[in-house]
Amino acid sequence: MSFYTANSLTFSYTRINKLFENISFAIEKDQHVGLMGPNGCGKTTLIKLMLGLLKPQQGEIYLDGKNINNISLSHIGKKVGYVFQNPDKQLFCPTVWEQMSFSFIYGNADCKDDADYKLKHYLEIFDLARYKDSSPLELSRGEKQRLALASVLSRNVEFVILDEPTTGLDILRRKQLDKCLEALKEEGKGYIIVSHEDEFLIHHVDTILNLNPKGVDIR
Ligand SMILES: Nc1ncnc2c1ncn2[C@@H]1O[C@H](COP(=O)(O)OP(=O)(O)OP(=O)(O)O)[C@@H](O)[C@H]1O
Repeated sequence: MSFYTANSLTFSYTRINKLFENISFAIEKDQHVGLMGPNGCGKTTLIKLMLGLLKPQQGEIYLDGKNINNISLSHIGKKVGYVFQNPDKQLFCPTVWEQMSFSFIYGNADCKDDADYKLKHYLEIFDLARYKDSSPLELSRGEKQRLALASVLSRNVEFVILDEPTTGLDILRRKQLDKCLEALKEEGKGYIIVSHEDEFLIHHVDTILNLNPKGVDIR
């Protein structure tokens, strides 16, 4: 079975309109997927279903062979790292360093020895080392985005989901993100990137999952 398998998913927020109906797809652990589609078609919603944060009205999602309904959120979070479209939703610690440490130790309970080195390394990559003792709330939009990326990428997850990761990044920081995605590829890790940016996706993905009102195309 694939790393992610979705069978005949149907989801709606209201009784009247179905956001998507009967969609099925499979994603391998080392696959690099771009999730595209018009505004409001349900890309973020699909990601939330894949993280177990929402439940479909019909259909099932399997993660690494297990029905996601039967796996705890913390177990899913240890396997799959994700960065939300709005990084405010995942930054809650008093300082940047504690935010990084929390994610790292939570996700890598058995390799705490690495922590200092890895956290400093990722703070430097994303040019955040000088904010180590600042509150994440004081950071700019782009800095928050970089902190959310740094904390997910420093963890030893098996698969990564990034929802609009280029938002708020300037050219230099985009290049750093490019390098991190290349590094994930070299480590044999797969990812899904939700994005409207064709150019960015062309460089980083091998499969496009195009969500639209009629269903999903995979190419
Ligand atoms: N909690 C919610 N309750 C009701 N409707 C919601 C909720 N969250 C999202 N929606 C609606 O569901 C639809 C899909 O939203 P979603 O954020 O998944 O789309 P998207 O494809 O990611 O959009 P975008 O490209 O603009 O980021 C939208 O019409 C949105 O308004």
